[in-house]
Formats: sequence, structure tokens, C-alpha cells
Amino acid sequence: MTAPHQPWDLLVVGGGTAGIVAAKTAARLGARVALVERDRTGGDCLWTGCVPSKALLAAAGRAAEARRAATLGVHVSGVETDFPGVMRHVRSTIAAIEPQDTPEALTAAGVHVIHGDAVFTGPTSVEVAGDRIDFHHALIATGGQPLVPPVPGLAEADPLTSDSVWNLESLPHRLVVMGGGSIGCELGQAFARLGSRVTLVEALPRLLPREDPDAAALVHGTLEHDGVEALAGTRAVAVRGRPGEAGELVVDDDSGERVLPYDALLVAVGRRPGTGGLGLDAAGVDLEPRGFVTVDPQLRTSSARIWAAGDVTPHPQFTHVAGVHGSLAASNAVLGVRRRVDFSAVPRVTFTDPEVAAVGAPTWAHDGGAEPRTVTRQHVDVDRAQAESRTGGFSRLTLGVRGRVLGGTVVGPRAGESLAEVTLAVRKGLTATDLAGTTHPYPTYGDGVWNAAISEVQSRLAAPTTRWLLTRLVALRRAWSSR
Ligand SMILES: Cc1cc2nc3c(=O)[nH]c(=O)nc-3n(C[C@H](O)[C@H](O)[C@H](O)COP(=O)(O)OP(=O)(O)OC[C@H]3O[C@@H](n4cnc5c(N)ncnc54)[C@H](O)[C@@H]3O)c2cc1C
Ligand SMILES: NC(=O)c1ccc[n+]([C@@H]2O[C@H](COP(=O)([O-])OP(=O)(O)OC[C@H]3O[C@@H](n4cnc5c(N)ncnc54)[C@H](O)[C@@H]3O)[C@@H](O)[C@H]2O)c1
Repeated sequence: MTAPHQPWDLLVVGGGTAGIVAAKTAARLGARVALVERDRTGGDCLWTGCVPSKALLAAAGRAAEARRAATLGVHVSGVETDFPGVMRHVRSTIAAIEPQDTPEALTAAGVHVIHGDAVFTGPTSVEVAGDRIDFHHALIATGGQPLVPPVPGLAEADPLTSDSVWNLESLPHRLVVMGGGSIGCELGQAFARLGSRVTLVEALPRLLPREDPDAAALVHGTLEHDGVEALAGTRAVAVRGRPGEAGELVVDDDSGERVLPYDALLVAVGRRPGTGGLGLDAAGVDLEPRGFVTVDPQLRTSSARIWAAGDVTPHPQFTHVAGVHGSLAASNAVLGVRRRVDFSAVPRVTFTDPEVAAVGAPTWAHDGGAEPRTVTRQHVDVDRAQAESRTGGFSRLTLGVRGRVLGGTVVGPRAGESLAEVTLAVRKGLTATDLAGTTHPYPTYGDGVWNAAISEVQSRLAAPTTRWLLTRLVALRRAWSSR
């Protein structure tokens, strides 16, 4: 392999979202860029993460909609799901999106693509298939892998993970899912709606433990309605099973042990950073205690010319974060600027039904009156939700001094879309008055956030001093008009 332009201005290791966005950004800035990928460019999001999971959820959602259409007077009988057909939809979605991330697309964007496993041999060089490649700057964007925790018998049973679940050819009759976070809830709901008997096991006392408890409760309720047995506060103790065969997961809650038989076991308890075999010692790159690459706020590692972005860092594991951080690290590396990561407004969405979308300061744990505090609009009071018979949701804002929007949680259909304006509000320091004064189209789920903001403005108008002043003003106008 001959690699032109060495040393590269930027050598990117890893062709997932962080690496691709970084490489394209640096090339656009005029840098000479190479990207090393050992597998397929596109990364977790395209092949095993966001894209297949959202395609699967879309199919499962259609089935659920057809089943509940009777509430709207539409009777759909005999709803059947055809798992190979669903998986064809998953693969065709990937195929439709893939062209953006191919080596050809990268080459067209001015990025030299190298296929192989990169290993750092020093602070300014890597080796790929025996060839030495020199760089002025490098970016580690090697992502992560599903974590398989040390539960006795688990590794031996070779469970499904978010990497391998996409190879299933038939729907498991009984699916046990370990982990009630984003992957567990999204895939657990999807498989249940497609016809599996799903049991979800979450070690902490509730599902989606990072989200507003009211949001988690709504998701829990819908999962149960979909037929999922959701066991929160339940630890996995042991697995009895062999690869590719039915087995049993032994779990334990405060009331004792219970055996959960499965045809397939899916582990979704988080992801570990992909740093193994990268030669980071030779490069002088430090890891933090959990094994993620340590970065400063400019995404520089402990090695002056090496940067890192995406799931390999301790930052939130989302595609949008990987992309934004990849771009930021690339411009810092090739331009020598000092842009810093900004965590004030990083949105997140769990694509269950209902969707749970949140940003900024938590929307819970605020006692009444003191700031910050919350205002909530239940979606039973949102006309669009009533029209669609989808009232199980809410829009909640966390407000600080003078009504400044510090955070928000929206639960309901397309909550991720409704969250966009809350994200902008948090980022730009807007207030409830700003949101209330912005005309929103009627009837939309956006009315939830809008009316929460309006209720805040109305409650300020109802404050005794304001109320007294307004009453005086009206009385003066009345006196003036009747002169
Ligand atoms: C089931 C699931 C659903 C998800 N859904 C969402 C979602 O809806 N929204 C969202 O925002 N996020 C979602 N995520 C998270 C999202 O997929 C990740 O945060 C994102 O893809 C991380 O991108 P990355 O570039 O950091 O890493 P990756 O995409 O993992 O890319 C790393 C790349 O580096 C390569 N590599 C590793 N080591 C080497 C080496 N030594 N040499 C060369 N190449 C190497 C790998 O082959 C890989 O291609 C989901 C994740 C999962 C698992
Ligand atoms: N919609 C999205 O944006 C989306 C969707 C899927 C995944 N992701 C990303 O992928 C990452 C990984 O997702 P994930 O769901 O695997 O991780 P997660 O951290 O979201 O959830 C893991 C859950 O497993 C539980 N858990 C841990 N050990 C357990 C055990 N032994 N038994 C039972 N439960 C246990 C944890 O308490 C936690 O609730 C997430 O951090 C997320 O950022 C994002």
C-alpha cells in the first residue's frame, strides 16, 4: 500500500460517525486526510445501531397502530408480522442510507481511505498491515462494543447483542432482554410488537433510569400493554445455556430467585470503549478508570497530537454527539483553534412508543416554588393528542431565574421533533416568555411545550403585585373611556 501525502495532516482511526464527520470536515478545510477502517465504513449507527433499530421500531409501530386502530373506528383484522419481511425492510433502510458513508463517498470528499487495523507505534505514527503511516495529527474514533457483564454462564451462552441481533432469521418465541436502558426498551418493545414474548430485566429500580421517572413510568406501562414483562429492580444472577440454543436466565429481586426460560437472550447493559490492541501506550494516550480515552474539553488526549471523539471517549454515546465532536476535534487539530465541547444542550431521545426526549437540566427533583422548578402540560390537554387518541405523554420544562429554560422532557409521538425548540431555548438562554411569545401551528404536539410556557407566563401574571398593577391599569382605562 502506498500512502501519498505523508505525514498526513490528519489521520483518522475508525470510520464510524465520529471518524467520517471528522475526516470530511478536515478535508473541507483543505487538510490532507487519511481514514483507516478495519471493517465497513459507516460504523455502529449505520450497521448495528440507530438505523436498523429505528427501521425495526417503525415496522413494529405499524403493527401496533393497526392493532389499536379500532379505537378510532378502523377495524384491521388479522394483523400478521412476517419477520423475514421486516428484516428486509431493515436491510433496505441501511442500503438506502449507506451511500453517504462509503469509501467512494469519502474519496469524493477528498479523504484517502485505508482498509485495515490501525495500531499506534508512537505519538506520530501508526502501523496498518505492516506499513508505517506518519501523521501530524491523529483522531481516535474507534467507538465501542456491547458490554457482556461477568454474570456466571453468560459469556459461555454467547448471548445476542446489538451487534448480532440483526442476523436473526426468525423471530424468537421467548426473548429475554438484560438491561432496561435505551437498547433494552427500544428492542424489547419492537420484538414484543412483532410477536415475541419478551421479558425485560433491569437491575435498577426503574426502566430508563436516566430519564424523568414520569417518562419511565409511561414507557413501562406501554411496554406492559405490549405484552412485555418488565422486571425492574431485578439482577441477573446466572445463565444456563449454550450458544444458539434455548436456555435460562436466573434472576434475583428482593423476593428471591426466579428462572426465566428463553429461546434467545439479548444483552443490552451498556457499551465498552474500543481501545483494545490500539497501541495507546506507545502513543502516550491515557485512559480514564472506566477505560475510555481521556480527553480535555478541546478533545485532545494526553498525547499532544492525538485527539479523540465519539463512543471511545467518556462523553454521551449518541450519533449526534459523535458527529459534532468529530467535527470539533478535526478543526482543532488542523486549524490549531481551541473550540471546546459544550454539554449545556445535548438532546437525547429514546425511540420507544411513546418517545422520550430530553435535554439540559433534569425535569425532576425540583420541589415546588424554589428555582429551578418545572411546569408541565399533560398531553390529555393537547388537542392533537386527543385527535389521534395518543394522550399518554407530557411536555415538561425546567425553569430557572426569570423563567429561563434550563431543560425539558417531552414524552409522546415524535417527541424528538418537539424537543428541537427546547434544545434551542436551553442553548440560547431563552425564557418561557420567549417560547410563549412564539406562534406555534395548531394542532401539533408542539402545543405541549408552548402551553407549558404559556402557563408559566400566566402564573407570573397572576402573582399578587402584577395582578394588582394590571387591575389598576384596567380600572384607569375604564375611567378614561367613560369620561
Ligand atoms: C442498538 C443501538 C441503537 C442506537 N440508536 C441510536 C440513536 O437512535 N440515536 C443516537 O444518537 N445514537 C444511537 N446509538 C448510538 C450510536 O450508534 C453511537 O453513539 C455512534 O454510532 C458512535 O459513533 P462512533 O463513530 O464513535 O463509533 P462507531 O460507529 O462504533 O465507529 C467506530 C469504527 O472504528 C472502527 N475501528 C475500531 N478499531 C479500529 C482500528 N484499530 N483500526 C481501524 N478501525 C477501527 C470500527 O470498525 C468502527 O467502524 C445506538 C447504538 C446502538 C447499539
Ligand atoms: N435512542 C438512542 O439514542 C439510543 C438507542 C440505543 C442505544 N443508544 C446508546 O447506546 C448506549 C448503550 O445502550 P444500552 O441500552 O446498552 O445502555 P444503557 O446504559 O442505556 O442501559 C443499560 C441498562 O442496563 C442496566 N444494567 C446494567 N447491568 C445490568 C445487569 N447485570 N442486569 C440488568 N440490568 C443491567 C443499567 O442499569 C441500565 O439501565 C447508550 O449509552 C446510548 O447512549 C442510544
